[in-house]
Amino acid sequence: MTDTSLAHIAAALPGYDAQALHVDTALAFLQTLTQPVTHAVNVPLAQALGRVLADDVVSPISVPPHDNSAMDGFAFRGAELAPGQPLALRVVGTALAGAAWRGAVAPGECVKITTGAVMPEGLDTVVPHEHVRQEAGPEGGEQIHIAPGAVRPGDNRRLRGEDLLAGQPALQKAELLAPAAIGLLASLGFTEVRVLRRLRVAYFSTGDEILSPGDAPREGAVYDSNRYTVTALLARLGCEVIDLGVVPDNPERLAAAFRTAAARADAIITSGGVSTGEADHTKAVMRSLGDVVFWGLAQRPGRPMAVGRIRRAPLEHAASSSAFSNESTASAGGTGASSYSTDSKHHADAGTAVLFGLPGNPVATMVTFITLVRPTLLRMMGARATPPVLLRAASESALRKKPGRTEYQRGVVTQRVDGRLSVRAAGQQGSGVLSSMVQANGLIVLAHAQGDVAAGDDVSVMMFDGVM
Ligand SMILES: Nc1nc2c(c(=O)[nH]1)N[C@H]1C(S)=C(S)[C@@H](COP(=O)(O)OP(=O)(O)OC[C@H]3O[C@@H](n4cnc5c(N)ncnc54)[C@H](O)[C@@H]3O)O[C@H]1N2
Ligand code: MOO
Repeated sequence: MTDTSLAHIAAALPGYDAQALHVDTALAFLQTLTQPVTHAVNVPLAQALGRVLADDVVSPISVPPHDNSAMDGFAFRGAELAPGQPLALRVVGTALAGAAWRGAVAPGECVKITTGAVMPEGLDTVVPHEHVRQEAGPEGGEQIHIAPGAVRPGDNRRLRGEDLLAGQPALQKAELLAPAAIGLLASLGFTEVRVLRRLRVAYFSTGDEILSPGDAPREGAVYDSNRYTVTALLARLGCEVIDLGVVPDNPERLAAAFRTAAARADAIITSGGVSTGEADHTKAVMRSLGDVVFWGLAQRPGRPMAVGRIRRAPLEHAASSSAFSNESTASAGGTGASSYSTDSKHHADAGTAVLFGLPGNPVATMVTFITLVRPTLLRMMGARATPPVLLRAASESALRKKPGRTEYQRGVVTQRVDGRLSVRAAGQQGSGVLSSMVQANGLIVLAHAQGDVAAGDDVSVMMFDGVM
């Protein structure tokens, strides 16, 4: 029989070393482990921000629907312009945006026009009013004089379909809908859009020393920050968050939390308990409920991490989860929206939920989320893979760096007076120091093979914009 365990699959990866795993190998493995969701729902356009487009969109109309003016001014025939000559034209009418001029325009005539107004029949050029001299014409009419060289034929006219022609592809499926794409759909007259259902992600923090905000402080205990950073990062990503709070280091409580999470979610994220600590039951419980590999990543911060598949509870457990799906309220017309309780096939993998067991140190949790979990969740959401754009910035100071692991340092990128970017380390870099994560606006990415950085050397920076 073929061994389909994750340990076996991972071991076959080129250069696999579970205790010093290259981040690229880890990412590649996570891609093969996961599948995009396929179930689609219709949502009103105004609720489509951050959703993933389910189908290609073909433009049903041309935008703009007619040739129109790009300026307030006077529309005329460009062919009447003679090189080096002024041009005098008689104004015979007015075309307003929303009220076209339908009359005939003879040679030597023009039409006053506003931005967006339909170009009158036969006219192809607009001269802005600030480029003409206006005067009363004969018989009480109005006349304009265009100075030589003020415009060229065809200027200031927008052609029908220059944005999109009817029948042309407008958007491709897997587009993560941003304001511009939503505006584009609106410009095509759509009132709703078909998107993939939201990814459901369950989260809980582990550890006996973890207090929830509001709890009385006690010796040796710390307040839970990971629950707040991770759920906020998930919300930014547009996931449906199932927040299971803090689970103490107790095998029964941990197992119950994992079962609940697996029944309701496509992915489970935990923090803490993945290192070597003796009192930790987390690893044992993960092992007992699924197929899990424990990694030491060749990265800093965020070395220990668990990745796996947690088996789903039988459906009677899942039935109570319907209240946790808000998809039906978000969709328009009720087409295909459903909650998990009646529709388990809508999970990426009906039999298991993907597990990301993140290290407990607060910055390690965030960094592993940003570098490994986030791209994997985007894939599960069905979004097109777009690797982060790394900026190059000059390091303001020397940075110590050991070859053989990828390092992420919190950095503050600024633009110098000469326009170039520079970056300084944002305070203390310890993996429990969240305040420097707040000061930072990006992560300095020091590549696996790279050694020390000298002051003034260029380094790569992954900016936080759009991520957190
Ligand atoms: N002997 C070794 N010790 C450790 C190693 C190692 O390789 N050998 N790795 C270190 C690294 S690197 C990290 S990161 C941590 C990760 O450990 P765990 O994932 O098991 O996490 P915990 O021990 O539960 O917690 C670590 C640290 O983080 C604090 N924490 C945990 N959860 C939260 C939370 N929700 N909010 C705020 N702070 C949290 C916890 O109190 C600990 O201080 O292991 C190192 N040790
Ligand atoms: O995973 Mo740890 O952050 O390197 O302390």
